[in-house]
Amino acid sequence: MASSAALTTTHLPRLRAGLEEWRKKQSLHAEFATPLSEITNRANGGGQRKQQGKDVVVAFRTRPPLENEAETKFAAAETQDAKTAEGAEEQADTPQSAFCAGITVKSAEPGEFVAHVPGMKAPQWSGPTLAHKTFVSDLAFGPDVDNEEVYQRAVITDDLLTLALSGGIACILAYGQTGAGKTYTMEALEHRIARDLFSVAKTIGRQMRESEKRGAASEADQVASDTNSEEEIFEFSATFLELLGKRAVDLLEPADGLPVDAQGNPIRKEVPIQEDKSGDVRPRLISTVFRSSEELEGLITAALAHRRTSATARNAASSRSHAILTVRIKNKLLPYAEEGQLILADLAGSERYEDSKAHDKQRMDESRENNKSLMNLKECVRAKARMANEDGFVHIPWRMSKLTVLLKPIFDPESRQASRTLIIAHVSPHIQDSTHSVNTLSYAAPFKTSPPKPRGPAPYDPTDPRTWNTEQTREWLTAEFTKRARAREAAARKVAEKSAARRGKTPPPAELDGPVRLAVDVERLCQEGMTALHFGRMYTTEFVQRCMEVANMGGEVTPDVVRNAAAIVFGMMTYLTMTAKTRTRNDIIKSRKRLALDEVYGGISRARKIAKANLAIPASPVLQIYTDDEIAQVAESMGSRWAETINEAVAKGETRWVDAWDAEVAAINGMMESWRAANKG
Ligand SMILES: Nc1ncnc2c1ncn2[C@@H]1O[C@H](COP(=O)(O)OP(=O)(O)OP(=O)(O)O)[C@@H](O)[C@H]1O
Repeated sequence: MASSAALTTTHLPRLRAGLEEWRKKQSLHAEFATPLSEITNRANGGGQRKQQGKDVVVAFRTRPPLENEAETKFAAAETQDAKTAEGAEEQADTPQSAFCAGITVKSAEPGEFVAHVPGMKAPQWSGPTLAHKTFVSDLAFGPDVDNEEVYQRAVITDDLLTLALSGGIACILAYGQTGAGKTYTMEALEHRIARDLFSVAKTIGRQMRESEKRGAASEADQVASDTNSEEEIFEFSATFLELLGKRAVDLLEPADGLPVDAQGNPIRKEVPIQEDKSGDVRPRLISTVFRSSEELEGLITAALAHRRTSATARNAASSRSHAILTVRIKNKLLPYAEEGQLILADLAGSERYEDSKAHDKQRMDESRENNKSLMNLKECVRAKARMANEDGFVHIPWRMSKLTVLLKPIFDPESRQASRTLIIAHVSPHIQDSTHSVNTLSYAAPFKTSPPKPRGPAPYDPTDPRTWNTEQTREWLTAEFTKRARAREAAARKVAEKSAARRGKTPPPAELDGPVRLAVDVERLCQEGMTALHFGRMYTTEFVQRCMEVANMGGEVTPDVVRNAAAIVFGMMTYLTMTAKTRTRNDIIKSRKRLALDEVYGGISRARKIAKANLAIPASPVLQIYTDDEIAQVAESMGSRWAETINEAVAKGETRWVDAWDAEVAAINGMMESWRAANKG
């Protein structure tokens, strides 16, 4: 079968006719059922997919054809004769004359794109054929859908701003072939989010204040809760990073004073990407505080201008780099809660290794690096999407590339923060790009998962909140709020003792087991039928708001006391859930490690078999960049060192609690790379 690159305009009439025939037999639902006006400006979003418990939402998008673009996509060798002979009718209606759709939106929500893939069967040539491949997503945006609609239907409906402003992590990833429209979407979303962020923040701030008022028992308390109401609750800062191959730079670094290259473009410093001692990934980037939408828009414009300048210098390198804007959001009312984050990543264009071969070494290396990171990202997102639906532990190999290390907050299975990822897969509208489109759609389609299945009750475990019923949840909440109240009492007693000592008096005797005033009414907080699982699905601010509404205000219980106690209790519950999950995870890792090692290494002597067995391990994305034969060849040439190197790396990994698979893939990757380097030399 010849590739679609050999298509000429002479084939268009047949392809269009084939497409028309296919379309007639389909029932197409390219329109969204919910009118946009029902979603627009719902400041707090619909949160539909939050209700479904989905961590990953996948959207497809295709753009309209650009002027004269279709013509330039046809092979230059095409002759004028051929054009006039068969394509005469189509030549008349320019500029669309050479256009033939490669994509049909079959359904908008749930999304369904059909890619039309042309083929040419030789040697009995009887004209081009068309195959129709269907891919399913949560949402599908056709060429007529503008950026505003994408924003409303994806970002707002998914509650992404609310999530980030409530202490969670919201992430948007734009993926697709070069020129498919990633930057067009992401720039628009970044600016749109910048414009909405402060108004959504105001709404959430107002809700927090209102719940404080509802919870305030007396007028005096209301006054107390009203103070500071004009003060901004949130503190925002932004960083903007570009990752080109393995090199990360800061797009907010001012160009003045930087050394310049031969073309006069500033050379930015490389920023190291690694975890710190506490496991956080915080590259040393310039973090700029902003106080208004305009300030954030200014930062975005400046960073994107830097990206474009260097892109021109490096010959359209924008398609070869990942650009990541991170907005961090601190809630000043909840000093103990984790910062919310919005991560917006315009990913490098997915390029086939074949296509990059025409370029210089640096470009090929970058392309390889990008493909590695995109493949690794795929494994991570797919694992993340499956996680909500599986009882057991799902391995997320996020340590395998700089890109996924940067995205650690959404992939770390031990993270205590709620997170949701929207991935928008972009495809070109042209039939000539169908092979690429199929690649892009098959990359993203597996991220779509069904909502998690409801599970039956697990046996009660006092250290695992996921197993508690209403009564057990209330007991735990009462004990925790009592601990907070006793701690407040102890602090107050210390103050009283100090002041009595200063005045030479004896402090009043401590009433250690006396009644305490809890910050909240636990029965109202955890109503009949509610369990820790319900609280586990809340964002920090939602829990705090709920506590404010059922607060026992008065005496020393002030709004500040309730907020802080609520944030600490919520953190405690999340911590318990997380450690319970980690316990299960570690048990499963241990048994899987044993299984994997036994299966892969036990009793297998021949290197080729080992190589094959390694290829069968699903979490080995890096291996996919080497062919089966290459691996077998290297494994065989290394003899017993091949298996020993892997086993040593796995053993080291085990003692340092690095996942065995990561260690294993890294070891194989290392051997393959040294072999490639040695062979090149
Ligand atoms: N939905 C759309 N409507 C109209 N024009 C669009 C749309 N999407 C993209 N375009 C146009 O298509 C061209 C390519 O888009 P864009 O630069 O965003 O692609 P890209 O995927 O980011 O490419 P690269 O990987 O090379 O950076 C641009 O001229 C852009 O203005």
